[in-house]
Amino acid sequence: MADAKIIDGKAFAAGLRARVADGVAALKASHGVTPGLAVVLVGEDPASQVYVKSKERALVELGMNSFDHHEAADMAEADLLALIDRLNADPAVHGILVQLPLPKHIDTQKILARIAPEKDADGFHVVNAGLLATGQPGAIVPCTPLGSLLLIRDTLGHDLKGKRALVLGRSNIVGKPMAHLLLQADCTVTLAHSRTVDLAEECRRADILVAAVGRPEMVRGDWIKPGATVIDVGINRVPAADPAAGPGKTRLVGDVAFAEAVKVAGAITPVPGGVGPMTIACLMLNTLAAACRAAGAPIPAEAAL
Ligand SMILES: Nc1nc(=O)c2c([nH]1)NC[C@@H]1CN(c3ccc(C(=O)N[C@@H](CCC(=O)O)C(=O)O)cc3)C=[N+]21
Repeated sequence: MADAKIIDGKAFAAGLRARVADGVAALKASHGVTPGLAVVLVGEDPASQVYVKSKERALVELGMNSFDHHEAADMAEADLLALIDRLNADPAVHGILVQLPLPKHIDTQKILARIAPEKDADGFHVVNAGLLATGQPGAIVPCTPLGSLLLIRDTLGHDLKGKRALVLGRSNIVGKPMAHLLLQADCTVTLAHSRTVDLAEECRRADILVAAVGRPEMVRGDWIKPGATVIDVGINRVPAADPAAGPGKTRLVGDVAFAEAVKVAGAITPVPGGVGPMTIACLMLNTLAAACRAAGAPIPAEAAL
């Protein structure tokens, strides 16, 4: 069988960002509103700093306002809550993102609960999770599952009715919302995890396999149903395989053993260049949608599921 089609998340994300930029310009022209996202980073984690920078760059490129709040690692929880209250009350701020993970002395659920649900650009607030889980309109959908669904639809078309979907990983930020989105799309959904009995056998039944466990190359080629669509959400930094790269060098791999899986799957996302760029593009989309909602303008179709 021919190798799988490589799903180019980077290219799809570039197209989506261009559509968001058009939406931003249209909202400015029609309502005089510039969408704004506040990005809150607590501490100095190097990976978080890289992610936050790429979000801020994307905002500016798309004509949106970026409100950057970089706080000390030992910031008091009460001060972070007070900052969120100020951002909730600021009409120029349409979306608020608190970069995770937070330092250990801060209660993440308490912080997420403080964000006004209509400004929750990440879709992590329990109100948005609940709207999605109950299939109600108006939910802000978490960026990574939303981006994954857009790639699945681009590959298989809009009608996913009756397909067997397996989501590997049950986190609140990826696995659970992904399962709800696929259920909403009339798939038969299995939500598998570290305690699932015979994971390989469960995976082999899946027409759509979404891997989001954070274990490098855990899903092997022989776990995949021939022709399946494989969405690899994992971003794992591992030591470089090539000794010529030198000591301390790393590379990114997904949760799927790509070289094996590409021989079996029908379509597969690479890492990097797959789901990662979609996450940031969907954050831009969610911010635009929040600004549209606040202004009483129509919501972009891709964000209104
Ligand atoms: N409140 C919050 N919201 C988030 O959305 C959030 C977060 N916290 N904490 C950290 C994770 C991680 N995350 C990524 C986004 C883009 C790429 C991305 O674009 N990755 C590139 C490669 C990047 C590289 O080369 O290192 C790719 O896959 O092609 C990766 C990871 C968002 N996160």
